Amino acid sequence: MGAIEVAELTKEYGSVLGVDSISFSVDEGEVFGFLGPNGAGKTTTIRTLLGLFAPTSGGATVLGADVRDERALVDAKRRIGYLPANLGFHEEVTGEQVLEYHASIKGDRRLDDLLDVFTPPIERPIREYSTGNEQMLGIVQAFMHDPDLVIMDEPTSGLDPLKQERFNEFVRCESDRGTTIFFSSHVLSEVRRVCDRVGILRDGELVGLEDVETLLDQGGKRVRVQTIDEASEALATLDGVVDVDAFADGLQFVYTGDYNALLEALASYDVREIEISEPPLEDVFMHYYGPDGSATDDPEGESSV
Ligand SMILES: Nc1ncnc2c1ncn2[C@@H]1O[C@H](COP(=O)(O)OP(=O)(O)OP(=O)(O)O)[C@@H](O)[C@H]1O
Repeated sequence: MGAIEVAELTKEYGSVLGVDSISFSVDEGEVFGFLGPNGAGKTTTIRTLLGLFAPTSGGATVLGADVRDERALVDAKRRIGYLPANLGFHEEVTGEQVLEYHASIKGDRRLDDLLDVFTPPIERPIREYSTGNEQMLGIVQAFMHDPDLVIMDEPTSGLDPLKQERFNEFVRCESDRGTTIFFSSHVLSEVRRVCDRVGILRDGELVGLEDVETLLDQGGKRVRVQTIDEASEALATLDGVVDVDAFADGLQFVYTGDYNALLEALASYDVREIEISEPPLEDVFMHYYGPDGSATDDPEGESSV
């Protein structure tokens, strides 16, 4: 059984659909990214996994505990860390007091180590904290009892790029220690570096469930060629060439076809310079979300769950 199992989970808020019959599982030790635009249903899923919302239908287990079974969930939560989207710390208490409170409930097996990595000013009251400091305190409290599973809602929001990088490294190390990590994100580039797999949510539906490498493969390669006009025109019509941008001495496009065909086409022209790179994940995700956020469904026909 996976660390998280979600089966046809639906959550309705009156007439508003939060998530619609989503199913996926997260393996033990896996780093799983849960992606989607605003209002896609990420927080709804996370809060349901923690028993904070009851599913309307379908269900889920975390570390084997049914999220509808309060007693089983309380036991499982001793081995789960949670970073909510809104931390809600009291303004008047110090970071140290926040951590003491959490330690009294769930223990503090590795607090000192964590405070070496993340460095919130724990002697100061929360009202003096920057957003990033508050987020670091939240991350420390989520990991301080050395949980087997950590669920985080937008963990890098508010962190500066250096802290984000530190967080990414930390997550990879945690995964190497066997901790399962599930987190939601808008920061697509961090997913590439950190996650083993991603679920892509849109309008409450899971529209993609992929390992990151597959996701990038499906996105093709970005090719930038400097060559004569005639070649540019011919290349633009080659099978597998999409998103073409012409510029003065060549063109840039995304190539999703057979590499031999591209090389053959290029070989007959005078190529002055060529650059082949991974397209930005944002472009890859456009295949799922669509340019206006109202995505196309599974364009490759092979990514649905
Ligand atoms: N308490 C609530 N009452 C009514 N509707 C809600 C409630 N919470 C969420 N929703 C709706 O459910 C849908 C999913 O919202 P959710 O907060 O889960 O999305 P999200 O992916 O976490 O978005 P964001 O990235 O903006 O945090 C949205 O349409 C939202 O308006």
